[in-house]
Amino acid sequence: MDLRELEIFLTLAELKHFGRASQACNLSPSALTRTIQRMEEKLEQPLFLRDNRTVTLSPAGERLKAYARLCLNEWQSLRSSIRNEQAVTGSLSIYASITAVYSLLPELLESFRERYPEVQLELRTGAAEQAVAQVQSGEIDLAVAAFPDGTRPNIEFLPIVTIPLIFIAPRVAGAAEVPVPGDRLDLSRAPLVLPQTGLSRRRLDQWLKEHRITPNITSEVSGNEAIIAMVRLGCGVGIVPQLVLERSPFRDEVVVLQDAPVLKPYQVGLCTSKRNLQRASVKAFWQLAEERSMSV
Ligand SMILES: CC(=O)[C@](C)(O)C(=O)O
Repeated sequence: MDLRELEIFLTLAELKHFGRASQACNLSPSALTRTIQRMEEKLEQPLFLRDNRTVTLSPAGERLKAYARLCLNEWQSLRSSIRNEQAVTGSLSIYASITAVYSLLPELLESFRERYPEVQLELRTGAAEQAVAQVQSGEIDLAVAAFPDGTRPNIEFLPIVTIPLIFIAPRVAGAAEVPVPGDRLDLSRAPLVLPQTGLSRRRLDQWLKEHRITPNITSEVSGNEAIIAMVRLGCGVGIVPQLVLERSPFRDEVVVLQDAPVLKPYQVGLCTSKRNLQRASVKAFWQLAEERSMSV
């Protein structure tokens, strides 16, 4: 049965009047009758019970009516969503760490590209701790970021994954005081490789303050991937989100210190501004991410 037949049938089922239905469908009364007869032949059942004055639906007709409604609604929503997708154009700039580009974004970017081929994607990589600031300054449309503690007015977050923060040391002995695997981490002595700013830095600073510890910071870097590169060299102990270690080419050259302070994990997801969310390309990406997170 084609959609046009279903449409004609539904019109008659609703108007219950051959004359009015044929008018509504822009058909001659005989063409309407023929269409219904064709459908009845296919189902081998009468769809309508007719007497001289009235038309009523047969039991088979009632069932076909429900089916026709469902089909036509589905068709309409498919058609409008395909039309809307084609209408999304313009550009979309996304900021993410190298790790996020390798691990969190690939499938999302793939489906976005497939569904919205007209949108020009700009992908910029950089230090994860700069992500929220990039969005806040209007530099970038959307970013993969760790959710900051406290509220940020005008900023929207969509969580994707929770990632523990872990302390790492070089696998082979490094500078003096650098703990070796199995050591307890003493943050008042160990040389530290830390990000200059950002959430893990703030959380560690807070922890140190609460414990009245003055840390021995030997180097400050930008980007969690760089911390691993420095720790591997033997420069000190670093703190990184676990995912960054898992994806690092140096993961076998550093060790996770088990006997170490426990910091609140990262919640990582998408970040944009309320204003950006009104743009079609940003909204489309956001909705796609929402759909995916619901189906996980
Ligand atoms: C915040 C974020 O994107 C990561 C994956 O945790 C990171 O790169 O640090």
